[in-house]
Amino acid sequence: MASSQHPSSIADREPMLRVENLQTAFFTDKEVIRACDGVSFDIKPGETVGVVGESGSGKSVTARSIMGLIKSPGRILDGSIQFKGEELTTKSEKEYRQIRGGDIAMVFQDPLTSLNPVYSVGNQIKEALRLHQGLTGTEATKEAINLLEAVGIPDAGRRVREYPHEFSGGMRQRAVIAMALACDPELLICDEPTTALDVTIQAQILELLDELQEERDLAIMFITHDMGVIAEIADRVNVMYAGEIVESAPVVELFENPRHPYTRGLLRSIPGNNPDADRLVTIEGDVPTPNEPATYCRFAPRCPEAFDSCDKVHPVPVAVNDDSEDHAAACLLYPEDVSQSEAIDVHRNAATESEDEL
Ligand SMILES: Nc1ncnc2c1ncn2[C@@H]1O[C@H](COP(=O)(O)OP(=O)(O)OP(=O)(O)O)[C@@H](O)[C@H]1O
Ligand code: NI
Repeated sequence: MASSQHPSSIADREPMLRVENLQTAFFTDKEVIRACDGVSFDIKPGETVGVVGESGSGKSVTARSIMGLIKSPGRILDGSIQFKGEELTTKSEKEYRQIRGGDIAMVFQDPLTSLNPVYSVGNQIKEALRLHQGLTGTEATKEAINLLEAVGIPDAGRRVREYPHEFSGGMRQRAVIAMALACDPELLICDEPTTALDVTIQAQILELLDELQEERDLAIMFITHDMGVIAEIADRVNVMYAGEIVESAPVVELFENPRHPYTRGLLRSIPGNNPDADRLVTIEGDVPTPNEPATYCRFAPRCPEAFDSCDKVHPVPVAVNDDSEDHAAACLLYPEDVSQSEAIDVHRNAATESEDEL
């Protein structure tokens, strides 16, 4: 799925999903957790957008916000989510049910959360086919077998009658993907679908997604904390930290020229990427809970390059330099082709403008 394998035309397409300034918060007894704090990005048809970041950075909340799955004490406070030009944040639960599993489907880390143990795998796929494509009877059975074959389940004609517990972990996740495909979605959101699987099976599932994307022109949002998986699957990458996208770039550009100190840290922590280290290098410290408005850089306490202003000015995503429209970083070191004080002003002014809007 690396961009080199794709027709260059993806870049010229209109976005299918447009997320703008998404703010999703959880109101707990103790604090307000700003799990998504001003998240903006696009996904184009046929494109795979990887979302990467440590645990607690807001990846799943971003996905659940798009799927209309944020439940109390959580709420979308502000921002817009547009799918093919339609605003999703104002949809009712009933309207959202049509969208979920219709135009947009989601695959979770644990396949058992999507499978019902008391129905055969085939019956669950057939139910999705009935709901979303109006297929019933032998027609539905035939299509269910086709889908199981399409996701690489051998002996599909027999296995269609089996129950989830009769499938291995990898086969279950394939079955869940088949169920997602039964809805013929245009956007597939995958939240760490391979994390629980061993590496060989993981590689097979990634390859499967790649093939399905090519056949069906699927747009994919792929969440992982694994930079290796990102390298394998993404066309574009959003790096998240404490509720914000701190860097966004095409995958090759991100790996060759990471700009945000957090991204650099993540890349150094890939085994084998740091020949000097005799152990896995990780970034010292933890992701802070984003429980207050961002009036500073949330990464500053862990950042090897932090300076005075990082505690006082909130960095917003800016083009890293004049030549690169497609590569943004939310860090006071950018844009890199102006003086440091000018760069800081860019961020300070952007922050004041957004305050004026509120
Ligand atoms: N139901 C909830 N109630 C309270 N806080 C929540 C809830 N769901 C998520 N959060 C908080 O929102 C923040 C973002 O969580 P999220 O699950 O999106 O992280 P993530 O990037 O997906 O992490 P992981 O890699 O562990 O899956 C965290 O601080 C988390 O504690
Ligand atoms: Ni998550």
